[in-house]
Amino acid sequence: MADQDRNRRRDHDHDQRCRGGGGEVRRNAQGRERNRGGERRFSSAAPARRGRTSDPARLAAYETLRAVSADDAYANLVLPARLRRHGLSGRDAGFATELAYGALRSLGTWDAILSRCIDRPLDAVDAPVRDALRLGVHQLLAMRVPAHAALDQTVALARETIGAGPSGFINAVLRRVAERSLDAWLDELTSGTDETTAAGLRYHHPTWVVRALRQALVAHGRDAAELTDLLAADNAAPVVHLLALPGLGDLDEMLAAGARPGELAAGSATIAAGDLSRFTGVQDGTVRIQDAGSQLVARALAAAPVAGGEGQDGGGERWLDGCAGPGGKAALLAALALERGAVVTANEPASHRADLVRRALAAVPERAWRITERDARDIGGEETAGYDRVLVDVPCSGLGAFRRRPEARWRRTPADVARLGSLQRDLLRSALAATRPGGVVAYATCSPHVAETTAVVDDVLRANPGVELLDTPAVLDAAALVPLHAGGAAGSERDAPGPRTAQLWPHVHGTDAMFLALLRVPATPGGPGPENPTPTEAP
Ligand SMILES: C[S@@+](CC[C@H](N)C(=O)[O-])C[C@H]1O[C@@H](n2cnc3c(N)ncnc32)[C@H](O)[C@@H]1O
Repeated sequence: MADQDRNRRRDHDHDQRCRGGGGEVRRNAQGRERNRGGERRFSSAAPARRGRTSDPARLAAYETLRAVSADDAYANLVLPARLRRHGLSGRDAGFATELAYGALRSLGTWDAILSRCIDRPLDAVDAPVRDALRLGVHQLLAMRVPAHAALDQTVALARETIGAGPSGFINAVLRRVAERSLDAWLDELTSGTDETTAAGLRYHHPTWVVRALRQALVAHGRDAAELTDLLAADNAAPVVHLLALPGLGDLDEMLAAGARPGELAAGSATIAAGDLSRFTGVQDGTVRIQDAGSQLVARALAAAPVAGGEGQDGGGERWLDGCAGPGGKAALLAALALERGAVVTANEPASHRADLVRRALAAVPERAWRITERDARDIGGEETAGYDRVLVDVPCSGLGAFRRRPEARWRRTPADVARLGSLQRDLLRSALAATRPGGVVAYATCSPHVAETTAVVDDVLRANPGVELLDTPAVLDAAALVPLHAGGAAGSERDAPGPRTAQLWPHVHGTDAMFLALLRVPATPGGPGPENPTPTEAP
């Protein structure tokens, strides 16, 4: 945007804030508007006579919702650009973020409420009007914005972006929404529904996801009663995790600026969200933003016990990251490989994502890595037994990373999980074939869904009886700074033999719900395994 335009926009924003464009916008320290008149007071002016210009924070949130619903955009990529375009920072940026992310996260519940306030199917309402209504509901029921401000500002927003036509409709619908509190709406919506549907409405998750997460908790050795904690954790803004690439970066400047040393992974820290590009380590790529769960997956593969091989302590080893884009784990693996005299092949078939891998690896000297752009399903055949350690962090539904992608839960469908299953199995099979006798494969997903985790591992193990499933929780614990109980609940239940796969959880570990299985190829060349299946191997 030209400077002139930007200045004009700023003047306009300032003007808005001083005069009030159909409702004065004054925010408290949390970015919420100050309640200057009772909670449920409405403007006495008819919608058509109220302000025509909207609050820029709401405009940024609205544009984000429109980009997500009209263009399938990712909110976490769109919103920062909109904040910049509207010159928003501080409390206004915080308000816009809470409004956009919150409305997207809660979409299913807000739509259910809106459906009760409209006498035709919500789908029949024009999409731009629907998005404006969603923002209105979020302000009314989840942000404690005074009702008159939520209504006036939503009407002003619609007038500016859509036109005057739907003002009366939006005003009438939001007045009906404002007649009840969130609790009263939830009681009405959940009355007579089953427990799963009710949990989905109360915690803003599709029913099929609630069912899948409950099943995943139990399958991974935890208590189904943890479900609501897990659903609530999905709705909390994630803490930002930093990683200093071992041997290359340090966290001193971040710690001096208030970051706290990470409790789970070596060389990590947590920091409040904000502009991290001010740190030189972030600028030069030696400090990276990476969820601690992802850090631990890479560290566990590097620490896993391989059998045989030539190098000492990893020296001379060949490592493969089969699905590397955008390069988060590849960067950590490359830094670890550099320290140990190993070399990582970071493979990513999508060329724009391979470019991201190249950027992620730029801070690591090139002798520790190379990049290829192949379909990893072919690598097992092309480079049979070519690697000591192989990571396949497979494409998955992302059910474990909902905290970061507010719209993702409403986009995913059970069909995605079914569709990905055969690709995930093929990638794991190819990874095993690419691994030398005694070498280790790490199969990882950012989803705890049973169909993408244990079912894939069980199927492939059944077809390769010589392959050993290592005690993954034990390896992960050894790679972490504290015991993780990633094979199940802490305490006495852990004394019983737990799962040999590991599952991290947002509500327990404060990480994404990463799944990890470490599989070791038989050490005896010619023994049973991916290269030499036994006669009992399933077809
Ligand atoms: C979950 S992401 C990997 C994340 C990455 N390991 C990281 O930590 O940044 C999965 C990646 O697999 C890639 N992919 C999809 N199909 C593939 C295939 N057939 N072979 C290899 N990679 C594939 C996707 O493009 C995507 O970049």
